[in-house]
Amino acid sequence: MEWETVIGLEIHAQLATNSKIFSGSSTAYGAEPNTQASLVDLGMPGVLPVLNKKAVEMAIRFGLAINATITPRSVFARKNYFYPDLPKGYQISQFELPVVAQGYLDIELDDGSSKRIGVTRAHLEEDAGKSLHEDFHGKTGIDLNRAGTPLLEIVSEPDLRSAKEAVAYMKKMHALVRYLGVCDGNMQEGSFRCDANVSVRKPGQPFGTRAEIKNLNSFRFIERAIHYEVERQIELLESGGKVIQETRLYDPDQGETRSMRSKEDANDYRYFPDPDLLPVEITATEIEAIRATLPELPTAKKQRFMQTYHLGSYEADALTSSSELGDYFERVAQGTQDAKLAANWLMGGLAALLNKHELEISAAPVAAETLTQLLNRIKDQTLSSTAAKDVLEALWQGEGSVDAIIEAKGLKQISDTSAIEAMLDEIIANNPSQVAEYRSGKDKLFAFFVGQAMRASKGKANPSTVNDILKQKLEG
Ligand SMILES: Nc1ncnc2c1ncn2[C@@H]1O[C@H](COP(=O)(O)OP(=O)(O)OP(=O)(O)O)[C@@H](O)[C@H]1O
Ligand SMILES: [Mg+2]
Ligand SMILES: [Mg+2]
Repeated sequence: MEWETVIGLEIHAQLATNSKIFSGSSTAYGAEPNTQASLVDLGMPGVLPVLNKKAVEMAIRFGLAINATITPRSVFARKNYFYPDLPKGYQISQFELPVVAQGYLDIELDDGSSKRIGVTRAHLEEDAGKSLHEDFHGKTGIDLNRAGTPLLEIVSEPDLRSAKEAVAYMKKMHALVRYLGVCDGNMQEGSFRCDANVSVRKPGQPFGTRAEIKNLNSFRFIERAIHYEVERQIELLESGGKVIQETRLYDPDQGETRSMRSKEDANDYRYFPDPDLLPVEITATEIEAIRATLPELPTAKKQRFMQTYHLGSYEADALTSSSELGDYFERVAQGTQDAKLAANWLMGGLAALLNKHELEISAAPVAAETLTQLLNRIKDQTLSSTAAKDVLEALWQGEGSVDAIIEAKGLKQISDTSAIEAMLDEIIANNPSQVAEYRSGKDKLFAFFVGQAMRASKGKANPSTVNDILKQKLEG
């Protein structure tokens, strides 16, 4: 019997607050080491944490978006462990009573069906500092700028059954937190990362022992790390070994996971309620006030796109992957009155340029209004699709307006029937044998004449006009 993969993800989303979760220090990324660490972040004795209300609101906002229960009275707990980047000797987190409890997220599978992934909990906690091993005078340094940065840890049920599903879930969460504005989603800077818990079992058997792969901060790494880990566990089990519960690190250069330390159980952390912080009381009125500010969420937007613009599920999914992309699409679809054309260009030519330059839609040098003008030049037959691609490239390079570029490059399509007619008469006169062959039944030669016309016009003849007139002339 085949092995089945079981995965649960713990996602750490850095909340987009300006200041830390228990102190007033800035959370801005990239400052000089230890310039953004207050006495509270340093864990000095005698100072007290003060909870950042914004962080709680963001957690609730997230909870509502995954249809979760918001805990009316949640509690901060101390999670005790020693590590050089954790000056207090404990991390303030939530344990028994997290602010967000039991929700779910639906993901799309390749076969077009959807699957519901349970979210066990999402709790607030503070991030630790960073150990700097490189470029530090041959020593290890500690940077506590990150200490106290607010995190939302989103813990999934072990409902994921493949690396692919794990990535689909991670991507959907990534889109969601950005829609909600609760996390900037910057994975390179570690604002959105996950620990993947992986085990294997024979179908029908109880869950196997999990290994936890720490701090995966790219979708590609998640997929590769899980693949590697699944293979490792299967090999181990098939050769009579046992998987041990441990924390592993993924090494992207070697493409493998390596044991870091054996994994503590919850009771090793000696969790207890933090006596310095009051329980967080959340009223129904507060919850409803936050609910009222929720934007249209990706799933609802996707449904609307499918209905309003008659898009397929795949297109609608791609175009709602960020709210900026969705807005851009809607502006072009409305400006051109042609959603299909807009979708094709956003997912085709424009997506290719964005990929090539590794840019998000919000940083695209071609605005929605400009792409609209370009597509309208296809619709009014000024441009062929091929010529329009050249214009898009030129727009991207900042070479001027749509019409200026068409003019400068001489890309204007010839739709004038008398000009096309004259050109076709000449082609027919110059190719008598092909004409005879065509008329005696060699239909394929039609393409030859179209080709001649396109060549003669340097690609500028309107293909559909050419087709129409050519048909009349050859057959009439
Ligand atoms: N047998 C299993 N195989 C795969 N995943 C599992 C298995 N059992 C539990 N999980 C997943 O492991 C994760 C456990 O996360 P949780 O935060 O509850 O505990 P933890 O990893 O022990 O704590 P910590 O936050 O200290 O890392 C969940 O996502 C859960 O779905
Ligand atoms: Mg864990
Ligand atoms: Mg956890």
